Amino acid sequence: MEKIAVITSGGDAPGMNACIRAIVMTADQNDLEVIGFGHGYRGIVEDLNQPLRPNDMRLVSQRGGTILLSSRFPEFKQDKIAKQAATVLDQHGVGALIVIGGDGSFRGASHLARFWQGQIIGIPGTIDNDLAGTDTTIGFATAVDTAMEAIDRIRETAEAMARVFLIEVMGRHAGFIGLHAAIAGSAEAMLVPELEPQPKLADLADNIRRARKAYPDSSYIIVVSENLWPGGIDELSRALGQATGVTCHAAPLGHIQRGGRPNAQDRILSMQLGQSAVHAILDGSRTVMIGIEQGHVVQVPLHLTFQRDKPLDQRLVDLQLGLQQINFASNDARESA
Ligand SMILES: Nc1ncnc2c1ncn2[C@@H]1O[C@H](COP(=O)(O)OP(=O)(O)OP(=O)(O)O)[C@@H](O)[C@H]1O
Ligand SMILES: O=P(O)(O)OC[C@H]1O[C@](O)(CO)[C@@H](O)[C@@H]1O
Repeated sequence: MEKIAVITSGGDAPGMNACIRAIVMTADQNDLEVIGFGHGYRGIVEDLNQPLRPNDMRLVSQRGGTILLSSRFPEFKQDKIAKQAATVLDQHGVGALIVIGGDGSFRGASHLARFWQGQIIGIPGTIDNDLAGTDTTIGFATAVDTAMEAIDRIRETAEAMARVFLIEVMGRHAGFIGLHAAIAGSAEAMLVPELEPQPKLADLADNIRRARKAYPDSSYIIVVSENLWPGGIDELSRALGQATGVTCHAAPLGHIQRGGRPNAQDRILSMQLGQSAVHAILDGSRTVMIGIEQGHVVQVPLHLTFQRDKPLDQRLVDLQLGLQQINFASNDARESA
């Protein structure tokens, strides 16, 4: 086996470029040639290939996005399209494919494995951190940093104007960004999909009302995961405003969470996973994800990464739920003293 191919697929994530660098450098040290296909699976099918050489990698690690470009390409679910990809990979003499992406990308990799005999190695690259078998994914830490910084900024204006804000964060259907951003941003409340039971509108409204009464000159921030509230945070802000009589401002953070320079943690993780992926290929591994658990690089059968649930860390959930408790009673007592 002399040639490996790489794609980045699904939503881009800060750190993907650092990962590509590590793959290319490690492959070069082991006399393997690397080609990249642009735009994820679409690039394989349409044969949008380019050579990836060590000298091209000098300035990429610090950049967000992905130098290979990415896409959402639902057509890849069709057998005939996946077979086409297998043909292109064979035509290039590719022996192993590295897929950097999220759960959808790994479903795609498993699908491709039905039609292609080469080794397939997944590297978890998604800001959502919603892949089982790895403690974290490329891009997650940077996205949390970005969300935290945005919350800090909103906090300053919210505090200056004594306003209530609902800040919507990404995560598709997982609450990892929401939980971590809520803790880091000292949010007064958090709504993430994994909470059981989900807070009721009446309870949220009651908390806002009491907080406004106890601390009328203070800000109040609720971090809300996307896709959680029917109608989104605009609708939730409207409903809370109606229930409390307090204007609630909606601030969806959107795609700023996906862009930007990867932080140090993501760069280091990306390079560790990229290097380990090439080593795994040399060791003969196939159809596995290279993940990280408690600081150790692990290999996990690819299908388990998207078939298993990945729960939030309950200790962190408890931390946020504990810290967001406002002790109105002690404030009342102070005031009446
Ligand atoms: N069931 C499937 N069968 C074949 N290919 C799939 C399947 N699901 C997803 N893919 C392919 O993988 C691509 C990426 O998947 P998706 O758009 O869900 O992003 P992702 O990898 O989950 O990343 P992110 O978490 O950043 O959104 C899809 O656009 C499609 O090409
Ligand atoms: O950029 P798109 O295609 O709208 O996708 C947005 C989705 O991608 C992610 O940013 C990464 O999966 C999710 O958090 C979000 O739901």
